[in-house]
Amino acid sequence: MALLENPLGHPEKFHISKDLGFILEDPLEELPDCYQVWVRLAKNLPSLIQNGQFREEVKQLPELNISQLQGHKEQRLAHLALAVITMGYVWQDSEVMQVLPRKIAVPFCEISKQLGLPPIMVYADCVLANWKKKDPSGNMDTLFAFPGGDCSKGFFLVSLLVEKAAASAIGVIPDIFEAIKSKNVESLKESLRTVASSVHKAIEVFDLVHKHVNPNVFFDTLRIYLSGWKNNPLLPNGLIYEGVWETPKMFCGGSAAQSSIMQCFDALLGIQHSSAEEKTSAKFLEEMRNYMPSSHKDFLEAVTSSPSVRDFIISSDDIKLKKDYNECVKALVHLRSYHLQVVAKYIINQSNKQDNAKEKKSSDNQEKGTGGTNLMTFLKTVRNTTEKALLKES
Ligand code: HEM
Ligand SMILES: N#Cc1ccc(NC(=O)NCc2cnc3scc(C#CC4CC4)n23)cc1
Repeated sequence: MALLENPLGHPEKFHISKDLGFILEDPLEELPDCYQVWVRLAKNLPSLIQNGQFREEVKQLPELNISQLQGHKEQRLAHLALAVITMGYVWQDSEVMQVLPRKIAVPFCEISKQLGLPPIMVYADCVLANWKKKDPSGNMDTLFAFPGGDCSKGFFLVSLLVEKAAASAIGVIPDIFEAIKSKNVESLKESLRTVASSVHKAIEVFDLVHKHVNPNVFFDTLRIYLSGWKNNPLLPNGLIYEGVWETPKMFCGGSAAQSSIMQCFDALLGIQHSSAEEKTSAKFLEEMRNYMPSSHKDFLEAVTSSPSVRDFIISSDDIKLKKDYNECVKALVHLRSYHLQVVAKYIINQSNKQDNAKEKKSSDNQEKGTGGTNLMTFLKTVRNTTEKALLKES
């Protein structure tokens, strides 16, 4: 609780920044020389996969120990580079690899342990740490990309911009807890208005996805590389991490349920996934916290275990305060509804288009989320749970 009194007073404790939220500030683009071979291989992934040399290059990697890696930013870049290499190695083509070679499995698992991350690509890798300023005017680029031209760059950078827009809410979190503590209703109202406006800014930025992500390329190419090896019939037992574990291990594919800022909004506003039909989505969201850097997971737990903002507002008789709270919830519902329309365009329509070419897809094998769940059910449940959090304003 002490940390929460001024959580952003200790940004280094949570690796959170006042204006970029959970985004890694100024990510490193290079590792110390001895590890640059990982960065170079990850950067060349699309062309090496195109000419069928990628897996061979992975097998030629030197065996490196991670003792020379210093500090959080080097660890994040190393995890990102090894994660990109791992996804490329496993999913490069229709012949799926069951074993990850020790030369990449051993360092990848060691770095994952240091960061509290799983040895698979996560949102904190390819969205939150995978960016650089291209030129002084602020144009951005990704550090690494997957096959499919600019699709992965568009997908990751649009998500990053949404995160950046929403991040302006993070700065008022300490003010919200201070206002609850000192029962300062006016200050609480002002902070809630900042939260609502940050979500509105995020919704505006969301629109860029239509301009920068091609639906066919996303569905036919990029989504394959984001896939995981838990509940995946292509790797029914999971992946063997050679030199680390004797038996194959299962890990979920990359998911934006690993986005800390969205889970932070839910925690802050007391949006709880608790009823029976919400159990599955609540369990998946909870599991995805283990796919966040440990410092971000700790921050979410600190917010979740703090005095409830929602309970304070429910017990208040200030109607304006309830309206300001509802504006935050309505904005989140709007964002999630818009996202559902995007998912329908980029996944459901694409999947149906392909099925029309083949026999009809029966309802029980609808598209699965990267967590193996039925993604539309999951997304609709999360959106509906958010809507149920609206307070009566009468
Ligand atoms: C082509 C565009 C997109 C597609 C096809 C897409 C698809 C999906 C799918 C299938 C899920 C279910 C869980 C999973 O498998 O990850 C999901 C979850 C999620 N996506 Fe996206 N998404 C897209 C763009 C975005 C963008 C730009 C954001 C902004 C950061 C975003 C934020 C989220 C969040 C926060 C979740 C977790 C569920 C929630 O909190 O509502 N998505 N998305
Ligand atoms: N068929 C099919 C099908 C297709 C896609 C998915 N899921 C999916 O792409 N999740 C990731 C995601 C969702 N929303 C957003 S914003 C940024 C990211 C990201 C990322 C990197 C991977 C960590 N994401 C499920 C099923």
